[in-house]
Amino acid sequence: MSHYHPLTEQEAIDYARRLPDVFPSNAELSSREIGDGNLNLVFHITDSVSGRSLILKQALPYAKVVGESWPLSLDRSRIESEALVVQEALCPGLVPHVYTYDTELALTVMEDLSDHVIMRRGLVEGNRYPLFAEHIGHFLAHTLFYTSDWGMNQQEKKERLGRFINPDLCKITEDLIFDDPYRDAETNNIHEPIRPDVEKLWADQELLLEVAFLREKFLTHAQALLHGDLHTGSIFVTPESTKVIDPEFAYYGPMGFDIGAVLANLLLNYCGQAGWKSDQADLESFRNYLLETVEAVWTRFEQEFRALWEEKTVDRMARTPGFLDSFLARLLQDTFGFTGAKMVRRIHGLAQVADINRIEDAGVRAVAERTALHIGTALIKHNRQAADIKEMTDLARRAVQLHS
Ligand SMILES: Nc1ncnc2c1ncn2[C@@H]1O[C@H](COP(=O)(O)OP(=O)(O)O)[C@@H](O)[C@H]1O
Ligand SMILES: CSC[C@H]1O[C@H](OP(=O)(O)O)[C@H](O)[C@@H]1O
Repeated sequence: MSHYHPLTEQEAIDYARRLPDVFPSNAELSSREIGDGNLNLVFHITDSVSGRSLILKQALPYAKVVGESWPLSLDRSRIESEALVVQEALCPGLVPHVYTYDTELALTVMEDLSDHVIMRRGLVEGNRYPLFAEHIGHFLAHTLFYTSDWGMNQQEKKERLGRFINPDLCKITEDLIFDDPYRDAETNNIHEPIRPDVEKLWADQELLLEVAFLREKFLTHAQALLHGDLHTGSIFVTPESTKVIDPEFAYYGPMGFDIGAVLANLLLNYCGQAGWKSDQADLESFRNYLLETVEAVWTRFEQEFRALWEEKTVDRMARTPGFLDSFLARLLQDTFGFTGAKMVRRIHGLAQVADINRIEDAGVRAVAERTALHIGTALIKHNRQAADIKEMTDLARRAVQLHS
């Protein structure tokens, strides 16, 4: 019989106290549930005597943001903990360390990263993270290369793919990113001033066709083990450090989906900055910083991925001259498309982003939303022609000028 039940704060303390070799016997533990995401409980456990702390993250059997009417498999919690272990092996220091995983309670015990801030919040506050592009480019290159058919034993890859079959969470993405925003779905949450813009998008056949192609890639291209939800709310930062959390959407999918998630969330913040910065020069400078970061993430990723491929690929035929260049050219195109799709879903779909929807002035918010829809839809339509990351940043710059 399963012992699963959602823990109370007191039960979280009792659980933490029983963990071997973590807290001293005289520990004075306190617990606070700090989960601000859409799906899970997160308990922050601290000991006032030793100063030690840790995180207990527990899955709920339903989507917290909606309620019990949206059941979700607890197995996603195992997938998250196993993905963190794979990612830590490939990118030491870039993810929280997992101490242990409890299958019965769907609970991961992990390193406390409270000395970092969630990147979305840091960017909304106007902070800069000079090492972020280098760190996340490295994370993307290493996790995507070494879990793919080019970077690992191809039979083991098939076995590993089986460990990361994640139907419930893939379905969330398939619906919330690649379907609902393109029709009058119940899950949508439309800010009334932009309703005409959204309705125009529903009727745009050229756009719908490209979204259908992107959806096909998400459904069928098992290229690498993705994080699966790599937005700026899943990244902890300081100026010196980057830590990727929350890979519960991990599955084998198209590489461009993870890269696009990072770029989309930088661009969403870019669209929202007029709502956060009042000084024009400061606004300009921060926007430039964000676009430079977009370019730097791709450039760093490409450099490292290329080097890994040239030195380490396990696939003899993939060393054929021209193959890597063609692969990266197609990957950049996928990245454009997924960046666009990840932007559009955050404007009028379920689960929006604070960078934009917390802007108090409805007019300023609507401008930010229109700008994001403009960039997102243009990236989707352009994806199969894209040839240079600068096309993405040029397009973003022009959209802001047009809507200001
Ligand atoms: N390892 C950690 N250290 C410190 N805080 C964490 C850690 N993991 C999660 N949190 C906090 O809990 C919040 C929700 O965590 P997250 O993994 O994003 O949950 P969800 O899967 O529900 O989105 C984060 O925004 C962060 O504030
Ligand atoms: C019904 S889940 C909606 C949304 O929430 C997830 O984000 P997070 O767990 O980081 O809060 C994911 O982006 C899903 O698309």
